[in-house]
Amino acid sequence: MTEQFITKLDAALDAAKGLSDEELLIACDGMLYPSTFTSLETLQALDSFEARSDDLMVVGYAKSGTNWVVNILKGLARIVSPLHTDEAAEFPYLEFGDPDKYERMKKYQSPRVYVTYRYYNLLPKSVSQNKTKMLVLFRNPKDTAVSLFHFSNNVPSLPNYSSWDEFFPDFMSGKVCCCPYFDYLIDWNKHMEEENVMLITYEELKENTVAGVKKIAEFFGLPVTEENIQSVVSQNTFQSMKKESSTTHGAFGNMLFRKGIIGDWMNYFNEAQNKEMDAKFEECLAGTKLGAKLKYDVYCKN
Ligand SMILES: Nc1ncnc2c1ncn2[C@@H]1O[C@H](COP(=O)(O)OS(=O)(=O)O)[C@@H](OP(=O)(O)O)[C@H]1O
Repeated sequence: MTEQFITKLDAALDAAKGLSDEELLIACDGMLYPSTFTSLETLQALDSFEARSDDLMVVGYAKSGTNWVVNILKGLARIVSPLHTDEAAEFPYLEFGDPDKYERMKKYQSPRVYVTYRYYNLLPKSVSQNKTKMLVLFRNPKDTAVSLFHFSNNVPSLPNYSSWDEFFPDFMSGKVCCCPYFDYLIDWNKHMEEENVMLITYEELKENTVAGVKKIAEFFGLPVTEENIQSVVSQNTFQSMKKESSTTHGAFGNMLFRKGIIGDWMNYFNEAQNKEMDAKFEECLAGTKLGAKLKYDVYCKN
């Protein structure tokens, strides 16, 4: 299963060779997707995806730590359902893969684990119909931007930048995969109070992973013990995921597991960039519940 997943990853990276920046990205419903990982047919077929009430669904902006949280959830899923077949051959991102994947997913045993980068209004209708629970994961904008900058330069399926200074304006104006960071957070901020939505931040999880995973397990109603949580946490530290990454992700592993820390932005942002990002945060999220949860003053100020 994992071999099939790695084959798919390798094929998507390989297919990017020789493509122009324009060819690398597909625009669909105000979002940008890597063309070698998905297609317009897949994105259309996604509307028909049948979400279940017991799915473990993650929503997150790119580079928020979605692979980390998906792996944690897969660990928890295997504990509550030992026969869990694990959708290991599929891309965990709902948006990526071939159009037939949603048919295949109908056969996967509950609880299924997947992640989406989509705006709320672009989710398949079945999500609200079946009251699927959504774990929304965000990371502070400065570290998210730095992570995305490196990822864009390391992954052949995304446009390349000659420098951080060239990337920064594109991040601020939202010309990056998958959509403008601030528009995405403003959109999800409107849904934070819904009972099937729980927010967790990368920083919260990093500072106290055991407490974070406990909250996650409670939110999804997973009957796991303290010991179970402890073992899932220790199997999914950055160091262990990075060490295992060639087995779990092949060549892609090195591109995905970079530093896994809070505050790397301080090595990149100059004074003007800090001012610009601080002002944008103030304009878009200051005074909101989501803004407060991000603890911008703690994680994004010197
Ligand atoms: N276990 C664990 N602990 C802490 N941090 C981790 C972990 N796993 C992945 N990461 C870091 O998360 C960043 C990648 O985020 P995503 O998985 O959302 O990337 S992607 O959007 O799916 O490409 C990327 O962040 P940066 O290191 O800052 O680039 C990864 O290193």
